[in-house]
Amino acid sequence: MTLLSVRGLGKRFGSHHAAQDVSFDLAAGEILALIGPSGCGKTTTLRMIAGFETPDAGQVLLNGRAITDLAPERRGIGMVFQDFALFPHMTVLDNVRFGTRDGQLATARDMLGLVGLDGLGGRFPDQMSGGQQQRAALARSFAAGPSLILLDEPFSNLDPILRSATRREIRRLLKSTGLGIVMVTHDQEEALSFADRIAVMSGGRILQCAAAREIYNLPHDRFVAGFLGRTNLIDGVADGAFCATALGRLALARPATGHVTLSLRPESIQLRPSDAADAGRITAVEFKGHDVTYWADWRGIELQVDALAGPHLNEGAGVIPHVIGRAVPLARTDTTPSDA
Ligand SMILES: Nc1ncnc2c1ncn2[C@@H]1O[C@H](COP(=O)(O)OP(=O)(O)OP(=O)(O)O)[C@@H](O)[C@H]1O
Repeated sequence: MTLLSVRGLGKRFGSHHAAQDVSFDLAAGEILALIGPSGCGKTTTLRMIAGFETPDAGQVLLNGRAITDLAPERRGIGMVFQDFALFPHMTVLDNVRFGTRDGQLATARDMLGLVGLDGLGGRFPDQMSGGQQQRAALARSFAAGPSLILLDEPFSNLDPILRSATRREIRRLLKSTGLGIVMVTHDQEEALSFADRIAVMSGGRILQCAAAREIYNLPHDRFVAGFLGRTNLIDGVADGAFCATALGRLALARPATGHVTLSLRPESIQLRPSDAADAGRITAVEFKGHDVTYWADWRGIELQVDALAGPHLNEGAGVIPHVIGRAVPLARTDTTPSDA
C-alpha cells in the first residue's frame, strides 16, 4: 500500500530551480534514499515533505491525505537530522519524552528500549557515543507515533569504522517498525546498502528511481551509471539485442539501435592473459587486499577491471578482455546539471 505520494514537487529560490517535478511513491515499510551531488535538491525535497519548505508546485500525500498545506507538527512525520538535534541540557529520556504526544514517561522508556538504549535514559547526550546519540534521536522521532520518518544524512557524523555496523543495526531496527523511510545521502555505498529503492537526483530532478540492484545493474543514463559506482563507457553500433564494439559483439541488457554508449561495470569484464602480438596491455594495477583493480589499454580504449585477488597480472602483461553478462545501453539524454 502506498504510504507517501510525492507528486510533481517544485521549488524555486529566486530564479534557481532547487527542485523540479519531483515525484515518487513510497510503500509502508520501505526505505527510499534520495542521492545526488551537492546542491541537486535532496534536502529541499525532504524539507518540502516535512513541511519546513513550501513547494511552488505539486502535492504531498500521506496515507492518501493531502498534507501539503499542513504545519510540520501536524503531518505525522518524524525527522532525524544530521547532527541528531538532541537538546544538550536534557537527559536522553527527557529528550525522547519531549517527542511523545502526551509526555508519557512509559512511552519514552518503550522507545528507548526499542532502540536498545535501556538503562541509558539518565545520561545527557554528551555522555553518549555518536551511534547512541543517533539511536536516541531515532527513539525521539518514533515517540510521536509517525508512519513516516525522514532521515537527513543520518550516518555522516559517525566514525567511518562504526558507520557500516550502525547502518546494519539501524536498518534492522527500522525494518522491524514497518515505518516508511525517506533518507537523504550523498554516499553511494550507503544508498545501495541501506535503501530498498534509490532516487538519483541532479539539477533538481529525479533522473531514475528504482530498486538498489536495478539502478546499479541497469542505470538509465551516463550520469546515473557514473554516480552509483564506477563504470566503463564503450561506444558501439547496436542492432536490437546486440552491439558491435571494440570488445566484440556484446549482448545488450535492453534493446537499442544505432550508435550507443554502453555501460560495463568493472566486475563485468575479465582479463585473460595472452601472448598474442595484438593483445591489450595492463597499464596499472591497484591491489586492495581482497580484490584488485586493473587498468588495461585495449586498442586505444582504457578499461577498468575489478577482479578478486587471484593469480596476479603485472603491469605490462598482455591480456584479452572478455565481457561477462550484458552491457547496458545508456539513454542519450544530457543530464549534466545545468543550473546547479
Ligand atoms: N533557503 C534557500 N535559499 C536560497 N537557495 C537555496 C535555499 N535552500 C537551498 N538553496 C539552493 O537550492 C539548491 C538545492 O539545495 P539543497 O540543499 O536541496 O541541495 P542538496 O542536494 O541537499 O545539497 P547538499 O548535499 O550540499 O546538502 C542549491 O543550489 C542551494 O544553494
